[in-house]
Amino acid sequence: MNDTAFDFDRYDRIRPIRWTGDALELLDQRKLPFEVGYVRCDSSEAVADAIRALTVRGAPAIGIAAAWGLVLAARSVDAADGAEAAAKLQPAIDHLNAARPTAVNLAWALARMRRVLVSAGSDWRDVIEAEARAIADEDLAANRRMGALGAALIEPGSNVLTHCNTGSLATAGFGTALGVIRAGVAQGRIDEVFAGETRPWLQGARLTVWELQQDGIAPTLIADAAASHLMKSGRVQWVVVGADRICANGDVANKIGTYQLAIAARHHGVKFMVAAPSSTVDMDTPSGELIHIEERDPGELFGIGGNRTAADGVGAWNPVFDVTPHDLVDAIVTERGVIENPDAGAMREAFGG
Ligand SMILES: CSC[C@@H](O)[C@@H](O)C(=O)COP(=O)(O)O
Repeated sequence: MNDTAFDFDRYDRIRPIRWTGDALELLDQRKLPFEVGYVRCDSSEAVADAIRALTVRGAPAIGIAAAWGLVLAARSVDAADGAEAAAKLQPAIDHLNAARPTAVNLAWALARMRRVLVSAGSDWRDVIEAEARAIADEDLAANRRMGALGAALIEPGSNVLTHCNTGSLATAGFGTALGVIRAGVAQGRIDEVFAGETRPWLQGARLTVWELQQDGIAPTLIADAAASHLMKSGRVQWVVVGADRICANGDVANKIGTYQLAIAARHHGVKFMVAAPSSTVDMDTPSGELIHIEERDPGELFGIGGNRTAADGVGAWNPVFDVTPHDLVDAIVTERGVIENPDAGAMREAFGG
């Protein structure tokens, strides 16, 4: 697949993040698939709240939203140059950065914004606005490239299982793992797409299924608990997932449940692919046990769609990410290329450090 041969407009119409010039509009992912509407954010605090509440979610998307959040924060800052502005904007940077801990794209985007800001002159407002736009544009381009690279690994006639939502909704557009799947379907390599529900927030059932339907792709929804049974049946050849942070040794943090998919995949001879932009690679974190795993409100486990399903008074533990050790990963796909059987040496070769 190359960019001219692929009809991106047909397969890639959803945009979760819109910059209007004076506000940030976020497609409200708490309400999908039954309500398709945008929330308007006029301040960096509103953007941080939206990231925390999962109005906008997915590793690349929260980095992009935070970059625009900083542009909004800049509206109330008076500074002669970028260095002065950076000092005054530090509390906003810290506040945005604290919204979610696991996806490194958030810290990465804010660090990148800060870096250009400190060396900017009196035009620092234009500089950070251009940088936020560049972060979004580069993410879209990276996803399209990953789609081509990842799909090429999949034998024609394969079926795939994916987890969480890694599509346009989770990125600037096209998606990471879902971009690979979009490209694989378009090329006739993938026949059937299975999507796990992804409890408790149901990113798979609510978002991935809806998103694929927009493209005319008919996914098959499964309960998360059906994944091993599906693999044992021989009906899937690849598990394709995204990532929230990829460590220097190739360990991968992603949505809770990914680790058990990787274990089951290895047991059943199913291949396991991680697709993520290089902005998700964190060469400063040596291995997965050093990643801060976000734990969310246990209340997310007590019911579905506002209807209580668990008895009153029960306790719950709600970690929302897990770490897949690198030796369970067959391929990491970034826009820079494919790393097969990732480990510290292969990661160093690809990303330096
Ligand atoms: C391109 S998205 C990759 C990951 O961010 C995705 O798999 C995921 O785990 C998202 O988690 P979420 O809690 O919905 O933000």
